[in-house]
Amino acid sequence: MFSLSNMPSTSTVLSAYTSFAASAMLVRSMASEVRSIVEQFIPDHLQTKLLSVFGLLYSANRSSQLTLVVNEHDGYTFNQMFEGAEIFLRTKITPSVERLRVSKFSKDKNLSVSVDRNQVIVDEFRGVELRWRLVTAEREEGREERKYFELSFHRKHKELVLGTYLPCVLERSKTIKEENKAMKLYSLGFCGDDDGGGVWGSINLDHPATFDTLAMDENAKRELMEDLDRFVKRKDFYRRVGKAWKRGYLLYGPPGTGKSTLIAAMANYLNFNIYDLELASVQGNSDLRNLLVATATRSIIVIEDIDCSVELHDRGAATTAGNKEGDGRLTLSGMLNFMDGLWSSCGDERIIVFTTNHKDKLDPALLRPGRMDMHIHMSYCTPDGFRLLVSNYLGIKNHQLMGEIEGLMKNVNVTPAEVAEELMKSDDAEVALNGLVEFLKRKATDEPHYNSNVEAGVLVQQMECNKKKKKKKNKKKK
Ligand SMILES: Nc1ncnc2c1ncn2[C@@H]1O[C@H](COP(=O)(O)OP(=O)(O)OP(=O)(O)O)[C@@H](O)[C@H]1O
Ligand SMILES: [Mg+2]
Repeated sequence: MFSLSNMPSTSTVLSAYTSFAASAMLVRSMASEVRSIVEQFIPDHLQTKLLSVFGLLYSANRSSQLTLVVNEHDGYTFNQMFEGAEIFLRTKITPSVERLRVSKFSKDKNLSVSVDRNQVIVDEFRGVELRWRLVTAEREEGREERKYFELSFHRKHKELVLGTYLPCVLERSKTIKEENKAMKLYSLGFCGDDDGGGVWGSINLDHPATFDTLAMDENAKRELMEDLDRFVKRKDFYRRVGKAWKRGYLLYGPPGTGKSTLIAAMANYLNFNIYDLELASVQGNSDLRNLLVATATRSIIVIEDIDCSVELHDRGAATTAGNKEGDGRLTLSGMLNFMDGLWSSCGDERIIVFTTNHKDKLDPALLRPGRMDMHIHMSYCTPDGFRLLVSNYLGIKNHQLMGEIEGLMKNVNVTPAEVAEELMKSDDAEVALNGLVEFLKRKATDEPHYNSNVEAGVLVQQMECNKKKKKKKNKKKK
């Protein structure tokens, strides 16, 4: 029978509640104790089963904690969030972590060290604590083990974690991946590493050139570096104005002035791969299309010696000669339009660099505004360039012979390559600089001035072009 006298008093209720709360806390703290003991002493394949039997897997702080599971695979598809987390957590390893994994793949520059299973990594984001744990669960016989990350945090931060934190993790991991990527040099028909480049063979690009070691006009260098910085940051801008996210540079100047070296310096600066596109090996526009489609994003496509590579005709010339664009002969317009079309549709960042020794011999289609974004003149060695080379090669800033050399340079065209070659002849600065003085004097009397004699200049141009064509043919034969 229900009677008021049977009701427990307020104090009884309170004390019952207090002891219930205390036991709940006790159970919770026991739960995490049990969980950590299980993790330490029970073999991995039994852990999950055991914990779920105890109902402890998610019971600790069940009311407040939320756990996200980031699977490595979703069916056959690789989960980018898993890879992102794995890369990101490499930067969060603390001395308390007891097990690490070490790996090095051919596409990486350095060793990569990541957390091993069951190690807890604690991260903090805007004052919120986030606990990551890599879990591996064994599958039935013969099947791959299942790997996933558990990410636990207070459930009230769900929006922050899903909307801001995880996208930041992805973004950061992308940058880390780029930084650690060994740069590649891709060439046609070259059987290098099998890294999925298809028709392109590749080797690791380990060129030491940087903007610091490059002798060129300081203003031009600064402008170029700023242009590159702006370009890589402008994805949204290109999209908004409906332009392909690409940038074209034309490097021109005599042989040995550093055009190829500049390309390597650009690749090092941006951490981009280089595709060396030899037009002589390309059959026609459709062949070119297939090659370009097979190039990866964040790369520099280089077409060296465009004036000697191949007879590139403008659209008008090609059609009058009866060739259809697309499957016919390679045309300059076809190539440039195609590059525009392709990259405006896929939105990937690409840089295209053409080099030539003779800008005046180029097809006007290439020089039209909007085609090549910057024309960069690589010139004979200037006094500034000379000082930079001396400091790089000899490690000195001043020497009594430097004034004399700068004076001689005013009367004779000497390339940075020639200066570099002289400076490498001795470790003794005195000997090397004396050698350079002799070289400059000889050059001033022996050789016809490159630009002063038009006929000699034309002859030299032809000889160089023929030399380069021959070199390319020999390379192809090999
Ligand atoms: N501007 C420069 N600064 C520093 N070193 C240079 C420079 N130019 C040339 N060199 C040195 O000379 C070598 C040859 O230069 P590079 O191949 O870059 O010249 P290039 O302009 O590409 O010539 P080509 O027109 O024949 O292709 C380089 O490996 C480098 O050591
Ligand atoms: Mg070159």
